[in-house]
Amino acid sequence: MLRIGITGGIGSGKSVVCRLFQTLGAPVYDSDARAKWVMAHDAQLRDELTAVFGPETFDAQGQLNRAYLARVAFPDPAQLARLNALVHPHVGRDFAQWAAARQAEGHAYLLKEAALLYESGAYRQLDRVITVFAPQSIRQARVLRRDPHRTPEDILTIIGKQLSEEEKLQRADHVVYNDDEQLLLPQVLRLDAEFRA
Ligand SMILES: CC(C)(COP(=O)(O)OP(=O)(O)OC[C@H]1O[C@@H](n2cnc3c(N)ncnc32)[C@H](O)[C@@H]1O)[C@@H](O)C(=O)NCCC(=O)NCCS
Ligand SMILES: Nc1ncnc2c1ncn2[C@@H]1O[C@H](COP(=O)(O)OP(=O)(O)OP(=O)(O)O)[C@@H](O)[C@H]1O
Repeated sequence: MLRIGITGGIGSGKSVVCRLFQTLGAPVYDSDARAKWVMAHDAQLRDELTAVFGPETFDAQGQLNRAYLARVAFPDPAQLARLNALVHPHVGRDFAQWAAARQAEGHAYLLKEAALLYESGAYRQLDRVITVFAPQSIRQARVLRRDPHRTPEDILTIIGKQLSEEEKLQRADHVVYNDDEQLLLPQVLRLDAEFRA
């Protein structure tokens, strides 16, 4: 079973591309969603996050206060590095367990979706990486539409914390262009056939 990573900058369209692979039967691990699940449910990690970022990290119902954490972590490299160092090892272990269960089901390949595959070192758990590419102006416009609470400055701050698109393109084994010019489905169908061959 091939383990394929799928990455791309904020708003590049990773989730949209993953939905297409999912409709073709591929299992998809959503690192963002799993990271948030683990942060809310792993007791030791919750304690560590509270110790580093303060009691505001979780609300009265025990839910992760995402807006607060985004506000304190994204603009501050030291705080973001601490958050990453706490969360990423959990996601790595969670993914390994999930992937083992998918392997037992006999899939030809699976996908791991993550904005930070290279930055977190997660690519080492994978056989190949797809980068989803879109120009920055399109990504910013998409995120402003999707996340009305984020300002253009917030988005630039996040972009500044991610590996450049040039480097991701250079390191990728495959590229999906989601630039409003090339159609997505034929690109996904081609890759799906290649991974099943
Ligand atoms: C800080 C948090 C709570 C903010 O949550 P919020 O719902 O506002 O944003 P969301 O998770 O949708 O992130 C928005 C986009 O920012 C980018 N992003 C997320 N985490 C990071 C990070 N650590 N470094 C750089 N970019 C990031 C991604 O492109 C992401 O899709 C959340 O991003 C988080 O917990 N991040 C740390 C865990 C992590 O690294 N997740 C990403 C892959 S494992
Ligand atoms: N080809 C497209 N045409 C129109 N809208 C698109 C296209 N691709 C993505 N979008 C929209 O742009 C937004 C960003 O896409 P998506 O959430 O898939 O990006 P992402 O790479 O997963 O982003 P993030 O890193 O922020 O999680 C979404 O609202 C999505 O519906």
